[in-house]
Amino acid sequence: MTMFREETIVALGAAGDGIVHADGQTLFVPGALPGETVRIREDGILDTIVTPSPARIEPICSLFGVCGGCSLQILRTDALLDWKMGRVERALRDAGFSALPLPRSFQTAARTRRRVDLAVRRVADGIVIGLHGRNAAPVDMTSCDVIDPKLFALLAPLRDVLASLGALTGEGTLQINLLTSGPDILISTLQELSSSDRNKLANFARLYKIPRISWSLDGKTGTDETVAQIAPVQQVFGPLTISPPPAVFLQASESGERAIVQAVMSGIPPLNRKDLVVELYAGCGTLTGPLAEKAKVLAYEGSAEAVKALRKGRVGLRFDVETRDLVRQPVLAKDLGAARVVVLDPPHTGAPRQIEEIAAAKVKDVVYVSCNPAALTKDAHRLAESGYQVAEWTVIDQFLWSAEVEAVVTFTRDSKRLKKLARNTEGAL
Ligand SMILES: C[S@@+](CC[C@H](N)C(=O)[O-])C[C@H]1O[C@@H](n2cnc3c(N)ncnc32)[C@H](O)[C@@H]1O
Repeated sequence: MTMFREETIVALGAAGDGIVHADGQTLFVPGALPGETVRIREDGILDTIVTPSPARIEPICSLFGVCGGCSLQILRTDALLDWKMGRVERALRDAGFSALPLPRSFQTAARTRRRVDLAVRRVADGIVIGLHGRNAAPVDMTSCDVIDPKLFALLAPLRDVLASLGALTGEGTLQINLLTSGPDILISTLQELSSSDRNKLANFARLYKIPRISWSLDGKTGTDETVAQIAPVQQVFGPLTISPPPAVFLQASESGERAIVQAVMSGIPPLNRKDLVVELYAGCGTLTGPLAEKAKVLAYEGSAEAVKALRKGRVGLRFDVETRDLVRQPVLAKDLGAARVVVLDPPHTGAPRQIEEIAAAKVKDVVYVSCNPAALTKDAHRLAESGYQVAEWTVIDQFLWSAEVEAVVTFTRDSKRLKKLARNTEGAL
């Protein structure tokens, strides 16, 4: 017999699940919100909401709870942003920063996501395209309030063309980046494409005006090949125009990208054209172009393909870029010493080895773009130990209705800036 119990949700965990503390145990309850009294099964599965939170709303998507995305669509978006801001604040406090200036924040609108990574599956009556499930088969994305309508409109014709491919025998993947030049599609299948498959994809590109369709075998990196290219593939980052490789890292939405760039540019101190900015984890140049308008930039990035694209696009801009694995071979303190400011935008794992070198170099200002509060805490702790203070912080919610949160934090050890900060933070958080 299933046993139930009534509990109160005390907080949301990092994955967006409600937290219950009971009998010395912590349970994570998906679908429950802080302050709610809920009836749950012994294993934490939600049965009934007894007292709903005032911040609870009806999810707008017809696939809510089924497709695996947008688990926080039950929370008012202002409350969602407050929760995300609280997570970043906690990350900074846990790192050792007790005085924080007031934050800025930005939240994207619905239907603005320009980058999707989807699972594809052949089923008896056609093709399913949906999110990669946590141990579950993808659910067909017949509705979506997150992705850009231009991307959503492509899914129906993509189902048809994918169904016609001999190479798609079981499962595959589909990555689409909505670039300045239009959708850039990378399809991966378990089998090699036949010449008939290639023709079908080329016709699809012409019919739907897709500048480029690429393909890879079984998602293996380095096996991408262009199957169809009907127009130049371009992405504009401020003054920089590049031709990126398929499925390159791109900020999730254009407005999110703008908010991140704006926060980074606000964080850097006044620079003259002789100053050096060292940029780490540069990707294809989201920040490099805008930074190169202010000073000379030396950028590092692990993906050789991204670096190639960035180099090709640097016409008239003052930056150099080097391919470097910053975990295995971080840029050393002695080479960072000449930088007026270091800007870093590491992946989810943060920058554990690189941050040691930054802290040791004692660069005056460090602008850190984070996509993971836990990694931010660890890296920021190292900067706190080294005498930095938080000069500015901006929280960016560009993954609406998910638990993901990004932040741009400016750390400083510049005495003039610290003095100004001391005056401005009186009465702040
Ligand atoms: C969050 S993205 C940021 C990219 C860029 N700043 C942007 O906004 O588009 C992180 C970047 O770090 C790169 N990266 C991941 N691991 C790396 C490593 N070990 N060494 C150097 N770069 C790495 C990825 O290729 C990716 O371009």
